[in-house]
Amino acid sequence: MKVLIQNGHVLDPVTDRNGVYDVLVEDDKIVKVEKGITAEADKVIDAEGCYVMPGFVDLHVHFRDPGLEYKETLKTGGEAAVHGGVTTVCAMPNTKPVIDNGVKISEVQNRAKKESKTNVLQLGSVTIGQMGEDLADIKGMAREGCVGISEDGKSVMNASLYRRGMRAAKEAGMIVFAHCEDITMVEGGVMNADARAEELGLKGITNAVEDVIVARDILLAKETGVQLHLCHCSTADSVKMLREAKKDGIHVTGEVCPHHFILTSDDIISDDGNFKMNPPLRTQADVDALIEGLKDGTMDVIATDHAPHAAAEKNRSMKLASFGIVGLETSAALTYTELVDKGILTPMQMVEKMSTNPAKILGLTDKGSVSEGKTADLVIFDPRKEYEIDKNTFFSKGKNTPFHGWKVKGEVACTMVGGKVVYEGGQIID
Ligand SMILES: NC(=O)N[C@@H](CC(=O)O)C(=O)O
Ligand SMILES: [Zn+2]
Ligand SMILES: [Zn+2]
Repeated sequence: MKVLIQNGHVLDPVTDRNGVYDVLVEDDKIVKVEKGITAEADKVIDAEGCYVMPGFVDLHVHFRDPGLEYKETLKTGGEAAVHGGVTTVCAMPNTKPVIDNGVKISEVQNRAKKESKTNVLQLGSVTIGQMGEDLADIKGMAREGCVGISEDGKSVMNASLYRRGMRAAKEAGMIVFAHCEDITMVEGGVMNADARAEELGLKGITNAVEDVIVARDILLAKETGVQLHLCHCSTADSVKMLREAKKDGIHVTGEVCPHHFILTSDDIISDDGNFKMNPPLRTQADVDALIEGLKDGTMDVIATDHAPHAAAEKNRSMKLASFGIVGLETSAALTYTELVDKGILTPMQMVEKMSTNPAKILGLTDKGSVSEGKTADLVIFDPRKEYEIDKNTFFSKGKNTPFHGWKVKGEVACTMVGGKVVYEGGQIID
């Protein structure tokens, strides 16, 4: 099977290609990137006016499968992913049951191969059942191909136990994905601790709730030598500490989610559960620092923290709603609109943050690049399309987004996974 993508603007941080080329795909591989390819093909895609990028690699999603299928499944999450141009995801282990041993890792990964349109890398928990008491079977999970561990949803509060987890991860060649939140300091907070929270009569979460654990986890990474990835950074001091840690040669990377670099707590106009997520929306000073971090390379990755919940769990007061918002189907458009179109990041930097850097962090040498020999995970993105985000067009079961009705520029026109077109023009392709 040969697919020829013609006249698209190829963006490839690896070869530095940044211009109009044709891309020839044969079976699951990119075989040629050149101007004016004349080869016969089974399918020809006209990408004139569109960017051709390596498929996005999202280091942080929740597919809720097994056990919470009413929120999302491997199938619906996979459809949401490819609708958003995301061809590989890391799925967090806070499912029911929690993914904490090798058998559970292989069960999900095997099922995902059949049920999901996107590539799913299932992460494992740090402790059994995410209970924070005993280490999960870290070695056993690595043996089944698990690339990293995370207690996402909470932090391992016992630093000694976490340190042992990090040592085990280091030994197994795994990454630690850190959710940074000192649970003893949350004190019932549901949004950022600021004047807006007071106006809404809601309890606040201070920046230090995140920052003290970021500091601790960086120091533990320094001591253990493990590869640490900081999830959903939201504060100015997280950026500052990550910048310093990198200067010191500590193996640590950081991600930012679109909602954290776009919205502040002042955007919460009423007590609406769709604005509730962990960590919370912060202040303009934090947003500015996150954006500066994205620009100067401190923040390596844009990830979604796609966290689908049922309508009844979200359409209620922030006091009662579940934490988390969906992101897979809005992330590329929001990033393009808010960062690229406004001249903050170049289109190439968008590709670095959404594909090349996360692929590098995972050690996936066949992904994150539109160049000869790589796996044909590709996204064709039309930057001319202007529209309003409509949650009713989501393939995800989760409609919980604060961006419903937002005007954006840039639309995923086509997504290819392993050389197969899986999404095109509003349709999932079987
Ligand atoms: N981000 C969230 O607010 N919620 C996530 C957990 C997490 O990422 O910490 C979830 O699982 O719903
Ligand atoms: Zn988290
Ligand atoms: Zn998460």
